[in-house]
Amino acid sequence: MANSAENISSRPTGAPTEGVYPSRSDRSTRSGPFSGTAPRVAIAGIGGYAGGELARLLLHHPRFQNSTPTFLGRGGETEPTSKLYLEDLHPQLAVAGASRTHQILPFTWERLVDAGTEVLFLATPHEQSREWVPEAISRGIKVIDLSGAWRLQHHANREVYKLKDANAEHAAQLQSEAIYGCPELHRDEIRKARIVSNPGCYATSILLALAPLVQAGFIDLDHGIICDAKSGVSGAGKAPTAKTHFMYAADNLSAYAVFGHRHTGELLEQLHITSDQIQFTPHLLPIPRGILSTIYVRLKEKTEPSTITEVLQNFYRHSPLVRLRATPHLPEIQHIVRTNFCDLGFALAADGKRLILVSCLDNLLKGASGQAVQNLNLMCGWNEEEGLL
Ligand SMILES: NC(=O)C1=CN([C@@H]2O[C@H](COP(=O)(O)OP(=O)(O)OC[C@H]3O[C@@H](n4cnc5c(N)ncnc54)[C@H](OP(=O)(O)O)[C@@H]3O)[C@@H](O)[C@H]2O)C=CC1
Ligand SMILES: CC(=O)N[C@@H](CCC(=O)OP(=O)(O)O)C(=O)O
Repeated sequence: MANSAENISSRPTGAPTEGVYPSRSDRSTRSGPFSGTAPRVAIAGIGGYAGGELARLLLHHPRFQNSTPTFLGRGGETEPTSKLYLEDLHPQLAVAGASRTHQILPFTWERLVDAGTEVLFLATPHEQSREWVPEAISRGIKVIDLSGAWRLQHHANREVYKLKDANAEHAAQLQSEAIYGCPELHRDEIRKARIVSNPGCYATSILLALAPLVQAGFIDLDHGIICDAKSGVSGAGKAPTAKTHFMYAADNLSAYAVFGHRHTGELLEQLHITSDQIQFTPHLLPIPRGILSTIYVRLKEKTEPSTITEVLQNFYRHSPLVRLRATPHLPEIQHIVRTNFCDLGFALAADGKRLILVSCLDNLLKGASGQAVQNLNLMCGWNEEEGLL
């Protein structure tokens, strides 16, 4: 059984040391959305779980029917001796009767520039994303980064990633303009952004449940919020570890990174709360994909269930990818797997104060690639749900 601060994947973990971060409404960038036609896009990290889902979503996206993305593997100046195709890495994307057409190319900046790339998806490890974002921006390429490298504005929260910047001053400036890519929270800023930093999968599920009620001032923060979250194994990425080995994960349920998961920093910064006001414990579920977060809060005032429903409905009235389950129904993983939705539900105790929120999403879709395409849609001035329903 995993316990305190143990990690499941090979990615870094760790608790944030600082809490409150000021409102970021004054930090949007100057550039505007793309006009009309689809931009030229590229995906780096195409061989991974998130990269594969990005490819699938964009190949089926109505705006990209005449504009295939550039699919990029690891860097390399020399051409590989044999050609590698998307279908070789992701056989589920093969088309019946069609030849292998989508070649995977080694990542080079020259290749990206020659292809006229306007938006680059990075489905790469944190360290690689941290290094590549400044280079992309300097070449006029906007970025949607799926890693954790650019999500955290507070240096103390970001330390867990142990990121190194070649030019710290430039990185700090880019960091300050990076927009946290949760459309339901930052829709207008995302539309204008050059750097969109896609949220963590657990963080997405928890933030979407809590943000409406925290922002409305309903939650007794001094009483503390408890987030008990469970994820399928694909959250750890494709590289196997001892904890994601079938013989460890199957028929098992284990807590990990207790008091030490790096997504806590995203919760603190996005909810504008302090580390003593929230406890988040992730668990590894013996299923391939999906997250269920059960969130325990105490309300400041005795409240009717209809009021909670009203707050959530009002907050998400323009959010086509958030579905509210009508009480007494609660979200379940089987209803969101392989969809781009986040499902939310709640139960309120008879005392009108003890509230339990349940949030479910697919970690690879609304928790990663689906949310990334939702962000692209916003940057292009399209409906955010295009290609995602
Ligand atoms: N899995 C999930 O649920 C979520 C993942 N994320 C984030 O999305 C990103 C991708 O995650 P995921 O797809 O799960 O990860 P995977 O481990 O499945 O895939 C990572 C991809 O990055 C490539 N890669 C590794 N190192 C380098 C490098 N130095 N340069 C270029 N490419 C490299 C790998 O190449 P190769 O194929 O050659 O090994 C692989 O294709 C990560 O940053 C992760 O933190 C975010 C939210 C949820
Ligand atoms: C089950 C599992 O291991 N999940 C991952 C989180 C996946 C995610 O959101 O990824 P990033 O924040 O790394 O982008 C973890 O806990 O490290």
